[in-house]
Amino acid sequence: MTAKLIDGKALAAKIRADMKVKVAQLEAEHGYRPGLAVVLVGENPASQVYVRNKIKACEEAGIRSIEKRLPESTSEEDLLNLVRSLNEDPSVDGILVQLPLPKHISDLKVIDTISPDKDVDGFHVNSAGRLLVGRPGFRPCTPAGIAEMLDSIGFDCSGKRAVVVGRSNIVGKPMALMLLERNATVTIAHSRTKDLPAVCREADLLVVAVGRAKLVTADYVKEGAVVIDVGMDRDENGKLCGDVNTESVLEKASYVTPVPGGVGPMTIAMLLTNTVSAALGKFGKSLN
Ligand SMILES: Nc1nc(=O)c2c([nH]1)NC[C@@H]1CN(c3ccc(C(=O)N[C@@H](CCC(=O)O)C(=O)O)cc3)C=[N+]21
Repeated sequence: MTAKLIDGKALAAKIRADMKVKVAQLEAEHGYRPGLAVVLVGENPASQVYVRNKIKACEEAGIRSIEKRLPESTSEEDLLNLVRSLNEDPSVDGILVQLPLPKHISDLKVIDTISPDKDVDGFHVNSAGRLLVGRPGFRPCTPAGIAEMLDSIGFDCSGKRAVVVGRSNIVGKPMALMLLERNATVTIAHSRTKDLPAVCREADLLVVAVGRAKLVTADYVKEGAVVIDVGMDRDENGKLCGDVNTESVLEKASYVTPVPGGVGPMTIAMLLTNTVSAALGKFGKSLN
């Protein structure tokens, strides 16, 4: 089989255009525009690029962005106080604190301080708990974007074998729960898994989020499987690549997501979706 690529960039553009319509409707009906606060501490160059892309995506959709840049030397208490003031600000619907934070600041404390109603990253323990018990709430953007990609190819999870490689709180674990919610039979594999290729070969759907460049080759893939690559790695030449050796997997899979242009743009699209959803919630409305 020769796999098709799932064009995350195109699907993300469509979702962003849909959000632009929702934002315009909200503004027409209530004279209100959603606002997203984006907080960046320090000068990490990768974070600066990501934050710029998020702000640009917001503005194109008509979402106001409230950008807060703080120096690397910012104290934890000052950052917590900024988050508290954004929690209180009625013009802020969503709060995103870009990770990683400087080492002297606890990610956990910062995330815990974000109001669960404004937790558009879906990282708060309240959002995680809601996902665990199947209640509505903000879903983390990367797994939510992957769910949209699966819908776009008409992949029905029900009864399928899904293997998620990686157990992070922001991708692997929530992805596994979202696939379970969609009635897949889910396995979470990780660095201690014995015979990882054999476990992966069981999968009708393989989601890889481990941060190891080109780890997954054709040997890990069942004929006709759907392979989702969440990696943002660098290959031996310093070029951006994923956790999947795309070229190798193409001959066996039915669908593969590319890097770049796959899951990454979808993550940003879902951030906008969560922000619009937070703003609609204020008016007792919801998406669709
Ligand atoms: N609070 C918080 N929320 C996040 O969602 C968050 C974060 N912190 N910290 C960093 C990670 C990383 N992340 C990416 C989003 C989009 C692309 C993306 O669009 N990538 C492009 C390529 C970009 C490039 O060329 O480097 C693509 O895959 O096509 C990548 C990475 C969100 N993160």
